[in-house]
Amino acid sequence: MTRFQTISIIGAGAWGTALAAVAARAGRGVTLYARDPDHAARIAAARENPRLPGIPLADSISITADLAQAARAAAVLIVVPAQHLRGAVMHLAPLLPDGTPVVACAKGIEHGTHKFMTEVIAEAAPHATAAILSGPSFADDVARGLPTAVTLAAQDEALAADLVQALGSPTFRPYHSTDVRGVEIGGAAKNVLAIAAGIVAGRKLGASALAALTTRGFAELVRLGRAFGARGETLTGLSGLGDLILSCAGPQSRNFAAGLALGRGEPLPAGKLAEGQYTAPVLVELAASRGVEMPVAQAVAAILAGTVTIDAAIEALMLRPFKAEE
Ligand SMILES: NC(=O)C1=CN([C@@H]2O[C@H](COP(=O)(O)OP(=O)(O)OC[C@H]3O[C@@H](n4cnc5c(N)ncnc54)[C@H](O)[C@@H]3O)[C@@H](O)[C@H]2O)C=CC1
Ligand SMILES: O=C(CO)COP(=O)(O)O
Repeated sequence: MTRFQTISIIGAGAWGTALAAVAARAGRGVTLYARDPDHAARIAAARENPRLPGIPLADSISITADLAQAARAAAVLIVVPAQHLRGAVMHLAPLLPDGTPVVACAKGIEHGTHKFMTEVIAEAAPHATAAILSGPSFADDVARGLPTAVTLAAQDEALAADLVQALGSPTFRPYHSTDVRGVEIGGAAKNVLAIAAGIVAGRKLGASALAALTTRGFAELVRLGRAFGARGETLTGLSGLGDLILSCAGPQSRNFAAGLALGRGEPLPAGKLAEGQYTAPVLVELAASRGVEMPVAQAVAAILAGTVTIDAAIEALMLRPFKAEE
């Protein structure tokens, strides 16, 4: 029996709504918070979020635009884009009872500060307890109840295990971990690498190039993880390799779809959040600050910034000096 019988979700986008369905399936009392009262009213009336069309919301999920009501849960999941995390947590912090677990579900690194998601939570809500949930999980798959497995990490293993009990069900299988940084690095980096994979597909470079790019991208993710003390089993686990495989597999990933458009010379898909776009420059800065080589991520950042053409970036990657595989 979990301590966390009630769960609130802050952020009523695609992933927040899918996680509300997860918590409801696990038998929890669920509150889904939408910042915009009109959006909240529309979801409540239709029992469906336009971000996840065709998926009815369970009756047990209450929708609110009242943050104080959302703060009255035993545990809170924060599901807003990475660059909005600090603002969302700052509003929530004064309303939260001390020690409330606040689980980051975004994948990214904060611009300017280079902080990971749980570090932002720890700064913006010092009386809360930060955790992270990440892994291969498309909102649409999860909301439909298709089988999914993710990693849920907190510094306190008992807390991570209890949060797993609160959210797990026969269709959603979280594994607990204490390697918070390893989980955060995997989720942030894979989005940038998925853009690169999409570019390779958009340029029609072939299946061999896609496999090479994904593998060498993973080598970068591992190098960065090691520099931050991440565990090998986290980097090769669900939140690292697992999520990279999912996001590099095709256009169901918004990051892959963004890369696909870039590779084809088309405009980026409108209204679809591709976090890798925002993570790329900060990931590259962070890697440079630790002396970690991430040539694929660097190429993505340069392409997005418009400082290099796609063809020049591909040529530069292929013309790097030959080296040992590591
Ligand atoms: N969609 C997916 O399949 C998955 C997404 N994620 C991650 O979850 C995060 C959110 O992604 P999505 O839900 O897909 O994006 P989305 O664009 O569908 O929704 C984001 C929501 O956050 C809300 N929001 C923004 N700032 C807010 C604030 N200060 N307070 C309250 N709400 C705020 C927006 O109004 C919007 O409803 C991203 O970091 C993404 O990488 C992770 C796993 C799966
Ligand atoms: O993080 C995700 C799957 O685990 C969602 O990927 P996209 O944001 O690329 O769609």
